[in-house]
Order: sequence, then C-alpha cells, then structure tokens
Amino acid sequence: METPGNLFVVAAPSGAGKSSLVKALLELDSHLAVSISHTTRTPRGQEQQGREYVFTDEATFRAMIDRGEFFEWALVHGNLYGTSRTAIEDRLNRGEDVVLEIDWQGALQIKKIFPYAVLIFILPPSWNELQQRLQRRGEDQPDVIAQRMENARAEVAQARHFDFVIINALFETALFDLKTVVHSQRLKYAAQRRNKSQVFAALDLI
Ligand SMILES: Nc1ncnc2c1ncn2[C@@H]1O[C@H](COP(=O)(O)OP(=O)(O)OP(=O)(O)O)[C@@H](O)[C@H]1O
Ligand SMILES: Nc1nc2c(ncn2[C@@H]2O[C@H](COP(=O)(O)O)[C@@H](O)[C@H]2O)c(=O)[nH]1
Repeated sequence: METPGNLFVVAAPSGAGKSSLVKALLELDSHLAVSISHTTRTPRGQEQQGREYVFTDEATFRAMIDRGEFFEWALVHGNLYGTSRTAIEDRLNRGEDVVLEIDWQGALQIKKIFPYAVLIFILPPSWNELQQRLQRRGEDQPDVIAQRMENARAEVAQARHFDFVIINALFETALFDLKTVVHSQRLKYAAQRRNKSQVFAALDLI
C-alpha cells in the first residue's frame, strides 16, 4: 500500500490570517492541496460554491453527519463546518500532502483519527490588530466581528494543544515559519519511514 501523505492542520482565531498564509503557501508549494470544507454559513462577497467552501443547508449537513461522511465537524461562530471524507481521503491515500484550514475543535478531532497530523496554530500579534484585520477585511458585520473577537479568547487558549505556534505579525516572516514547519515535518516523516527517495524528494519540495 502507498505510504499516506502528510496532513497539516492550520487553525487560528478568525482574522489572524490563516487563509492568507495557506493561500500564499499553496502558491509556493505544488505538492500541497487544501481541503475544501462544507459549511452552513452563507457565502461572502467573492466566495464561490466549491472553491472556498461547499455551501450547504443545515438539513443536508446534518444528514451527512448521520451518514458518517465527515472526518470532523464543529459548530463555529454559530455555523456548522466540516471536513468530508471525500475531501482528503483519496489524496492522502495516493501519498499526497493535504492542508486543512479548520478550527481548534476540528483540529483535535483530526489528531485523534490521524495521530501523525501536524497541528499548527496561528496567533495574531495582538487583540487590537486582530480586530483591525477583521474590520479591514470588510466582509463581516460589526455584530459578527464582535462575536468572533469574543470567541477568539477561548480559541487562543487552545494553542497549547498544537504542535507548532506561529505569530503572524509580519506576513512574510509568518509565511517563512509556516514553510519551514511543513518542510521539516516532511523530512522528519520521510526519515522515520526510512524512505530514502522521499527524503531526497522532500529536499526539493519547497
Ligand atoms: N501579517 C498580516 N499583516 C496584516 N494583515 C494581514 C496579515 N495577515 C493577514 N492579514 C489580513 O487580515 C485579514 C484576515 O486574514 P484572513 O482572511 O487570512 O484570516 P483568517 O484567519 O483566514 O480568518 P477566517 O477564519 O475568518 O477565515 C485579511 O484582510 C488579510 O489580508
Ligand atoms: N472544524 C472545522 N472548522 C472549520 C472548517 N472550515 C472552516 N473552519 C473554521 O471556521 C471558522 C470560520 O471560518 P469563516 O470562513 O466563516 O471565517 C474558521 O476558524 C475556520 O478555520 C471545517 O471544515 N471544520
């Protein structure tokens, strides 16, 4: 059987910059694919069905839960979000690397199913900067921003359960840190599997 691909999980409070960092990482790293989650949230301005998310209604989402179609799911800021099995299973089984951009509850569920998953938590440099990023993004109403800021306190407290914590102050520095984590973990797992060709391949990956 093919060796499974690496699984990276990136979590952060809303507005800390995880989507921006993961998007920039994907542009640099053709060996990595992002999983498209399901959500009951309504699409934001530029979001497209099947690109940022599979947007779905609550009845459909709950039916998927009942059929066991999610590896993980959670209620986040009042909406349901989940990683479907089809979003990552085939790719991992083909030995390819996948990154999940999900909240801390989902991250901990994933670690139970895939103990080799690497959990990365992104922190903003300050509460004030987090609020400003949410406001500057201009996608959410003030009440939604207030709820996300309130939830951020509890989310940040979960960072200690993660394998790596990256502070996203200067974007390029945080991107470098994220690249370094992904690169070093690939080497570590390839070495653990004593797969020489994967070690050499990993050296050329980023
Ligand atoms: N290092 C940074 N410095 C300044 N602004 C940043 C930085 N990183 C990201 N941003 C900006 O902050 C805003 C929030 O970023 P992003 O949408 O990536 O956050 P997120 O963590 O994915 O949020 P959500 O969970 O709500 O999707 C965006 O407008 C983004 O351009
Ligand atoms: N547990 C999961 N959390 C997820 C998933 N997809 C996204 N998320 C998280 O939800 C919040 C809000 O996202 P937004 O797009 O509405 O701003 C954020 O923390 C995401 O990481 C998922 O599949 N499972």
